[in-house]
Amino acid sequence: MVIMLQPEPVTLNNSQVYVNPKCKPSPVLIPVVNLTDQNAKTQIVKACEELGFFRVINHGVQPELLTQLEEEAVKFFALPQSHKDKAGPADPFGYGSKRIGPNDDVGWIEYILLNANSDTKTTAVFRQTTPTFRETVEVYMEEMKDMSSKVLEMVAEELKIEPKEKLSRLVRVKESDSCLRMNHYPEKEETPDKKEVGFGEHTDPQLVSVLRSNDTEGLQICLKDGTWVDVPPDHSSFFVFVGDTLQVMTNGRFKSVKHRVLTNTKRSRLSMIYFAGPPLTEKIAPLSCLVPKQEDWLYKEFTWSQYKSAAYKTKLGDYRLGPFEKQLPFSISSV
Ligand SMILES: C=C1C[C@]23C[C@@]1(O)CC[C@H]2[C@@]12CC[C@H](O)[C@@](C)(C(=O)O1)[C@H]2[C@@H]3C(=O)O
Ligand SMILES: O=C(O)CCC(=O)C(=O)O
Ligand SMILES: [Fe+2]
Repeated sequence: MVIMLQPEPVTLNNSQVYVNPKCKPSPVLIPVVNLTDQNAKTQIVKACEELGFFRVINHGVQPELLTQLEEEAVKFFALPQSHKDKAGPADPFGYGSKRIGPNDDVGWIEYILLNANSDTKTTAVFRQTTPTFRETVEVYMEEMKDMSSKVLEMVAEELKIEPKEKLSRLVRVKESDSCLRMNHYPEKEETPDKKEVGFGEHTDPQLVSVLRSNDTEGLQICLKDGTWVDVPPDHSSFFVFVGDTLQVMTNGRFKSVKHRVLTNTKRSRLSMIYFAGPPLTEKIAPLSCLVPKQEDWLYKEFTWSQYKSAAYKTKLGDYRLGPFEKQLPFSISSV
């Protein structure tokens, strides 16, 4: 099953511009994976290779949980600014507004970033919210852990990676460095027909990210040829992004997908995105079962902790894998 995406021109920073002159006139097909389908593994791998992105249906997450989390998020973001600010600043965890990350990236956004590890449950956000907020977030994070590990297990089975838990274990163990982000892109009365940059273009650093949004558009992904396409919102589906770490482990066979959010300022957008990351001490490198000869590795080995530290020194749109790429021998690169 596929859905059609129609690229469209957008308005940025109050002036009408074509963000990408290579906007394709032809429709683009986004893969849809039915998690209960017996071909799901094959479809996931194909989507990760071709786009680094796919939509998931029949995922088994109860709609009531999604509604409840959305309601809790709406309640939080509707609080007075002075109250929300007590849950911030995001460093990186906590409540943040307009600033994304530590390096002067900005967007038309406010958000909560939460570490999935239990030791940070005392975070300022939970001091400013109700016990129901916290309980709902915890249940949701468990569901997201299950979904990301299921996707990774399917990838491992299809690529014949042994043992089949090799990837999924990374996001299941208690040391996994995963996080949940709740993004709110508010409506903007003074520019009702314009689009703003909500979240600038970037790739996600982790293994995979699992996103769910309300029914407001705004998310775009970048195709391999540089064309940006809209992802039609669907509040009952999840969307999975390949992250930089999975790109490295598959030696570039899967590509982390560049994406961004251009907000429709008439209607607010709300998204929840779970970033499934490995333990900080985990060594990341191309998997030897996929690429046995080290001379064929496109990336050097590094720990997730090293990658994260380097990532936090970059701006959102930077290519973060550059310093971790291996230099090809002169004889090969000059061919
Ligand atoms: C500008 C930045 C924000 C970010 C850390 C970084 O320095 C570069 C990567 C950014 C990103 C993108 C995906 C996720 O939203 C995020 C939480 C992550 O892991 O990497 C953000 C970081 C952030 O907002 O703290
Ligand atoms: O809000 C969205 O739809 C995407 C957000 C995103 O890419 C992120 O939080 O890393
Ligand atoms: Fe992202």
